[in-house]
Amino acid sequence: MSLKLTHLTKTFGSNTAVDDINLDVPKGSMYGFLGGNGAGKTTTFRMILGLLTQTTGEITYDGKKIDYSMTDKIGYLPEERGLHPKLKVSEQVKYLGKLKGMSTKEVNNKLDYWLERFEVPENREKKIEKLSKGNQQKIQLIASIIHNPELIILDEPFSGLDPVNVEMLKSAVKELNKDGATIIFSTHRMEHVEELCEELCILNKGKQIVSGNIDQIKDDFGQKDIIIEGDHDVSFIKAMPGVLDVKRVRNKTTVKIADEQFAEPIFNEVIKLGYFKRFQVQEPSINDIFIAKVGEKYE
Ligand SMILES: Nc1ncnc2c1ncn2[C@@H]1O[C@H](COP(=O)(O)OP(=O)(O)OP(=O)(O)O)[C@@H](O)[C@H]1O
Repeated sequence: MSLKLTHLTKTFGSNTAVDDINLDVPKGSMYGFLGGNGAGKTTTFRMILGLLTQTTGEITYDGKKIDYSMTDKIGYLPEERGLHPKLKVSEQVKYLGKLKGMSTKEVNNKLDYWLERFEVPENREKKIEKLSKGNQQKIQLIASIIHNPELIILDEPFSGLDPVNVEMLKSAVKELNKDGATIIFSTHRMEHVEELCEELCILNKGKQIVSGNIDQIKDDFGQKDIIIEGDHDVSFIKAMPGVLDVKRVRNKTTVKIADEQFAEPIFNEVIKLGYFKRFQVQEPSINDIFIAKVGEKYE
């Protein structure tokens, strides 16, 4: 069972923010929503959470429409961070935990665990407004997962953080996923998706460009890169079958081929020239796929 979006569309006046999205988010997966500003990520999340009503289409979880009886199963880190600045960290998290039916002891245990994990136990009794932006984000994440939700939706969880904190939050997200939660997160950054996810959906101007299992998407795409490192002139490759592009920077040549079957004839020609340090066939990047499908570079 899973989260399923079927022909999901949302219009605001004449603007179609989300345009006929169809997705299956498998249980236990780490699912990345990739897209630039205004791609429709937040609008999609708000519809999943019932904060916005879709114009058309359907959303189901475990085969049922999402309603308020399921809110305890869902955790949400909103894009507009919503902590109360005047409350202490412990008060804020306790309040939210209690709303979800947790005992004070349960909240305290989990809060202590995560504060230690994020290396900020000293912030427990500090007012939220006194914390740095990165440390507020950690508390916001703790607040959204305190009740052990099975579906966790994180809107731009890594934005605005320094590299050390990005790594810390990434590792927390990985841990939650390993412990069984289904995680959907949005990001502008391709490398976050490449690193963390098995599944992805690329949104561009409200449209779903590509979605599903990343290995499968890369397989289906067909195109591969061959990296050739060595001193010989390999410019003849340009004229070989299946070659889409050849780029050379110093002694490293990148050859884009339409399918892996074109790699072997190239290999056979190249080795006739003698010694090479490297001949390697690589999977396409998400960026290559985006360019091929949208016709322009991902920003
Ligand atoms: N309440 C609203 N009223 C009118 N238009 C809206 C509303 N919410 C979103 N939109 C429009 O819908 C489109 C998608 O916005 P959305 O916030 O979902 O994108 P996003 O992918 O989350 O982008 P960002 O990374 O900038 O947050 C944009 O054109 C936005 O202006």
